[in-house]
Amino acid sequence: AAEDACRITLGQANQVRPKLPLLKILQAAGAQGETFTLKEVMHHLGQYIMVKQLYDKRQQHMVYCGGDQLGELLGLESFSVKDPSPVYEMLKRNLTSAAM
Ligand SMILES: C[C@@H](c1ccc(Cl)cc1)n1cnc(-c2ccccc2)c1-c1c(C(=O)NCCN2CCN(C3CCCCC3)CC2)[nH]c2cc(Cl)ccc12
Repeated sequence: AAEDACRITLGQANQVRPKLPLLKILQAAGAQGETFTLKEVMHHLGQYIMVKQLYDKRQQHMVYCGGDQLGELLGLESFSVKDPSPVYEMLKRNLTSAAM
């Protein structure tokens, strides 16, 4: 029905398409496919940090990404998860809208 078609379209509306360097990081964390919601991108990035043990075991809000592809994308050696702004800046540079 019309509202279903609308729902499907709206459902697609909030998909984003990571650029290749970011997509490779998400796939290393187990992501499937090429378009995601922002929430999924954040989840996979969190998994990536966990899997690659980039966070400090004692100060668990600190991420040391220097020498990792994530650090290349962020242009940072380290950051605190308490200040997401560098991550949002990186996503602005590395995500395109996947709207139809
Ligand atoms: C609020 C949220 C967040 C989300 C986005 C941002 Cl830009 C900052 C902060 N957050 C809070 N701590 C973390 C975190 C900390 C250390 C290691 C991994 C993740 C996260 C991040 C998540 C996530 O999806 N988080 C789910 C719950 N997390 C709690 C922390 N948990 C671990 C903490 C270290 C010890 C093991 C559990 C994992 C699940 N995704 C991220 C992606 C990046 Cl680029 C950076 C950080 C995170």
